[in-house]
Amino acid sequence: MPSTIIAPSVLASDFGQLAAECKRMIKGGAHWLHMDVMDGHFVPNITLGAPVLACVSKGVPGIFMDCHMMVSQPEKWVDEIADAGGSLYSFHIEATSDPVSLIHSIHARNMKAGVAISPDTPSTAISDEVGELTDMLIVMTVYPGRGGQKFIERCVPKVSELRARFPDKDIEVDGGVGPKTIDACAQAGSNVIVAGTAIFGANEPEQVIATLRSVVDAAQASASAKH
Ligand SMILES: O=C(CO)[C@@H](O)[C@H](O)COP(=O)(O)O
Repeated sequence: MPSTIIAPSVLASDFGQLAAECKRMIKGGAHWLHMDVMDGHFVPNITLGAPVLACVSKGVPGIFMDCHMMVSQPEKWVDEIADAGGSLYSFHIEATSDPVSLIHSIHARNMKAGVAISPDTPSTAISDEVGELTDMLIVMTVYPGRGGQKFIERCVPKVSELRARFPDKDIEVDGGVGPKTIDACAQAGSNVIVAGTAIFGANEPEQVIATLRSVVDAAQASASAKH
């Protein structure tokens, strides 16, 4: 007879470690957590989904989860992510034919809405109407799909273009951002900084967070002094 095998379902566990990591980042000065949701279709990887987000939200009450939906059908997951405690739901402009309705449905679930563009998508793919309706614009500075890639410098002008069109919106940069690349992002006008490898791979994540924050604060102060 085959031997007994007990297989605890990790998906049903409380993901204590992940919640502990998130807590550490918040304690270390991070403002919110960027959760990369990948579906193995819009991008080649599969990462986490609503059940994991629900565990984080339960483990870190009050956490602001910035959910970056790298998925082919962003319309499909709005309710699940909202129920899991998502605070901001960002979709890719390349993945939807009706961004305006999608933004309304995200707002109807009391989440903020973000719209992302991949490296080969021009900033003009975000229309004035979409940009005004959303709460955040995301310029991907790597091809979506995995962490640890090299920052793509040629994406930076898109940050400046969007900042000129939408002076009051949050503009996030995502991919390959760290102490060596933050200056270009901050000067171009991004104020929301996603950093994976640079923070999680550091011996002292708190110091990296502080460095990124001070560079962006200084660029923001200098931009407001000019206006
Ligand atoms: O969404 C993505 C990549 O698809 C990013 O959020 C990266 O995962 C950020 O990681 P680093 O590039 O900072 O390592």
